[in-house]
Amino acid sequence: MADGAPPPRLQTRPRSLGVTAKISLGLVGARGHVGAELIRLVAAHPRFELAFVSSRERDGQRLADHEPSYAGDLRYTNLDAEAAAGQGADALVLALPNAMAAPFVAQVDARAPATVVVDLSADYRFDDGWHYGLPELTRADAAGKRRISNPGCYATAMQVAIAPMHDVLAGPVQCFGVSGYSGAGTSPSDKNDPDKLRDNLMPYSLTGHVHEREVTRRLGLPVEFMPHVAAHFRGITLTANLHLSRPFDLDEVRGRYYAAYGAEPLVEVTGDTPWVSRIAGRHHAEVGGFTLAADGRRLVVVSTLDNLLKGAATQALQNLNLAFGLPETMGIPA
Ligand SMILES: NC(=O)C1=CN([C@@H]2O[C@H](COP(=O)(O)OP(=O)(O)OC[C@H]3O[C@@H](n4cnc5c(N)ncnc54)[C@H](OP(=O)(O)O)[C@@H]3O)[C@@H](O)[C@H]2O)C=CC1
Ligand SMILES: CC(=O)N[C@@H](CCC(=O)OP(=O)(O)O)C(=O)O
Repeated sequence: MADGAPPPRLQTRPRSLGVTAKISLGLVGARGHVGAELIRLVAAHPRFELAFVSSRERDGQRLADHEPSYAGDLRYTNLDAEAAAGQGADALVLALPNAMAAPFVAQVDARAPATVVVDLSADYRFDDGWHYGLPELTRADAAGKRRISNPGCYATAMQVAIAPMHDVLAGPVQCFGVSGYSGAGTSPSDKNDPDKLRDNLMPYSLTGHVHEREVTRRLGLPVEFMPHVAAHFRGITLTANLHLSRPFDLDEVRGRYYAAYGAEPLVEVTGDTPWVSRIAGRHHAEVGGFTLAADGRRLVVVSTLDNLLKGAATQALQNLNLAFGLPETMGIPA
């Protein structure tokens, strides 16, 4: 999918920001798992500052009482779309459940079109007018984009695993994914119920998951995705089965992954098979475990990432840094 240019009404330039001036961010969905990770990242960032954090449930409560990493006086506030767009923040980050972003985007378009919007949900990932921000694969198109859709967590892991072999695939890619239950958000469901997950692995959405459609669209080839949720809190293991158009040996496979990611600070190619227990709380993705079938024409690749970080908040921060012309990894811990 080509990243379309923003529509003409969005061409207004952001207000001029000095070299060291703070850049203000408003966050809607601030109570959630992803919102909380973003607050921690922004609290420690040298250039961004929180202008507001919106939550219905915590309206009026002190942010510092919930997020000790934040030292200021801000309180949660319950802002509707019009009020959020009217705050004059340089960027608006939407960390709401799916299907809720549109009113916020409409209000920003109408009232403050120069505001940078980063949406964490799936709502604009299929919209050619929005930039799809998976920087390791799309940063060449990032300059000047002010409507940015953050990829899905599994979708990031799948694309990291598949992209280096994209030109030699002979058919659909099968992906088996296992997520920690923080992936299911905070609204109670079987998928985030620790009692139901104990000693269990829960398959769900076994065809047609939004991330299956997302990756199929982004890579332009069919991906067959089978997600599961497990008893751990955070982190994804994604095992991809790639049918190849010619035989490969392992050196050539590894060479492709090192060529793609060797210089990437947030994607690590590993000799060993990545383990989810080693990625929880880390900001990068890992890819490795390269295993070829005897005929060299079937490759299995494993990627891991923390769904709340590289799968969501860290990637959003990469996208925000790029949108404001800052170094892409500014404020992202090693
Ligand atoms: N969890 C993950 O691993 C990942 C999540 N995402 C996406 O990021 C977004 C946020 O996910 P996550 O943090 O897990 O979700 P949570 O369920 O943890 O949080 C949702 C947030 O949205 C607010 N909210 C819920 N319903 C409404 C509503 N009707 N109107 C206004 N605000 C509402 C909640 O606060 P309050 O009720 O107080 O208003 C809360 O702050 C989702 O779109 C998700 O798909 C993307 C990648 C990974
Ligand atoms: C375990 C679990 O339920 N995971 C979520 C992850 C999706 C997500 O959060 O991403 P979106 O932004 O695309 O909704 C799911 O499969 O729906």
